[in-house]
Amino acid sequence: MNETSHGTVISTPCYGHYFDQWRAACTVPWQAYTQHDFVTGLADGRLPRAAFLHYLRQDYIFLTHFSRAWALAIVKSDNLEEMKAASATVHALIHDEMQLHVRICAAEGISEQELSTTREAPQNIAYTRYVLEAGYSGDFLDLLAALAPCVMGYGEIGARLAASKPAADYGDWINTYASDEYQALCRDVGLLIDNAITTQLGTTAEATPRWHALCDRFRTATELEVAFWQMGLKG
Ligand SMILES: Cc1ncc(C[n+]2csc(CCO)c2C)c(N)n1
Repeated sequence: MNETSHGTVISTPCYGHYFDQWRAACTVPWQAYTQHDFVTGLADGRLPRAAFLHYLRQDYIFLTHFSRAWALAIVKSDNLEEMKAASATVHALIHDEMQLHVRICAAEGISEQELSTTREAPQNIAYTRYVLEAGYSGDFLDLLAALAPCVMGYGEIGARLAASKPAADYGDWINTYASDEYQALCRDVGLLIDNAITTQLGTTAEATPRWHALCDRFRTATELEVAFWQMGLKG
């Protein structure tokens, strides 16, 4: 549960059982990520436009790497259901989410050519390569644990900000992640995680030797999200 600035209590969306377990195992970094000053600034409109545009330019590059990471999830899939879910996410990333960045930047006079030649910040390199490496050296579960904070964190942030009567400034961004389509994608990824864990680790996954390593991957990716917001704020 969360209390908004208006005193309204809203519940955190439930995306999946094992996602809830991963999040519960890293509540401090999870709060630092989902309630970062950058996020507060998006809600109340006080985030400087220059910081937002700096973040968006970095995020455009980030999303190209994340599209590759989700494509790697197709390669690492164990069955057709997993392949379908991963390929739907690749499609949503390339056709919807990256287009949000292109649209907002175009309105500010930043062309797609300029976006694509943005020099990557070290925090961007650290996060995207960490996730790709989780996929290269690990299996489907390693990759999902590293990918989950980004998908669900933005879902949680979008839902919370939309319910808090945000300032209009960053409405387009907030509505993208609060949208029914995006929330459904989060639930689909939650189900993908639940099914893959149950299939590979059985119904007592938390008691298996793999469990803590997966929690660690989720935590590291969450910490890298915090560093990414911080990089955006400094822009
Ligand atoms: C730093 C950073 N973290 C998370 C997201 C959100 N995001 C990244 S991939 C993906 C899945 C498919 O849409 C989503 C939602 C972002 N844009 N930038």
